[in-house]
Amino acid sequence: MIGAVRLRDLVVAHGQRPAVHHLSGEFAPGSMTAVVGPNGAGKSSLLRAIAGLHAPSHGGIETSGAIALLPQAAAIDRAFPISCLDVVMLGLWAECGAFRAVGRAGRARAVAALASVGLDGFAGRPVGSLSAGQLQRVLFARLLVQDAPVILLDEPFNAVDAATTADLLRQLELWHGQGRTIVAVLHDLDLVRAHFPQTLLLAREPIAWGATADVLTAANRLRARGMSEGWDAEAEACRQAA
Ligand SMILES: Nc1ncnc2c1ncn2[C@@H]1O[C@H](COP(=O)(O)OP(=O)(O)OP(=O)(O)O)[C@@H](O)[C@H]1O
Repeated sequence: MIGAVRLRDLVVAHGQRPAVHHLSGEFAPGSMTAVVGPNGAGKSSLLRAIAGLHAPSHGGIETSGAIALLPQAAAIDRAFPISCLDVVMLGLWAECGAFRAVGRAGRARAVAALASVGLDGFAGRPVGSLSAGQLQRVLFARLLVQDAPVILLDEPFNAVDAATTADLLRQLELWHGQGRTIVAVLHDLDLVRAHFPQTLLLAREPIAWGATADVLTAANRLRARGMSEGWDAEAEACRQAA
């Protein structure tokens, strides 16, 4: 079914060290899920694996339909001399191919996407001149033109002020209302409780996955913290995955 993401005994490792350890479950089509957990819990590694940027070392990921990823802001090179419009048009890559120019219609879609995230008139601005919130709006405009049934977001509200967060959350809820599958890595648990019906609590291993109120209990959070501290930087290779 379009928009489903199924994980089967998934292990994602960097070298021999597992970042995500034996995770099974499904992001159902049209679901809106927060992925939470301590630093180093494997959240970014999970999103990158689902997006096809990092091959699993064990188990599998089944997806149906295109996947769009909003990477962590820290992973973006803002010194690269590229305009806001160019960044948004990169979202048309899958549609247009690497070596074909984006046509007039694609360009118009990119300009309209910038306007709909509140950046009318920003098309020619170099991304290096943007505030953190404006850059995040540009990246949301890129997600808009990608028009994917599955949208993955890695800390989308990091270093973003309250007004921008509210605007971007509205966009997420619009996508959710359109039946897209949303998976977002987040640290603000109040925001998760208020806006995300489903939560996956990860500490390399899954602690809990289901309705947000059932997952974000004090006991589960304590367990996640304990497990994360137990898995220090010298974590052993995963023998089961070998
Ligand atoms: N490219 C890499 N090479 C080697 N190790 C990596 C790499 N990326 C992540 N790791 C390690 O994998 C583990 C999980 O990292 P990951 O970034 O997935 O966690 P996270 O939950 O997203 O953390 P944070 O909340 O701090 O962003 C960490 O121990 C990290 O050091």
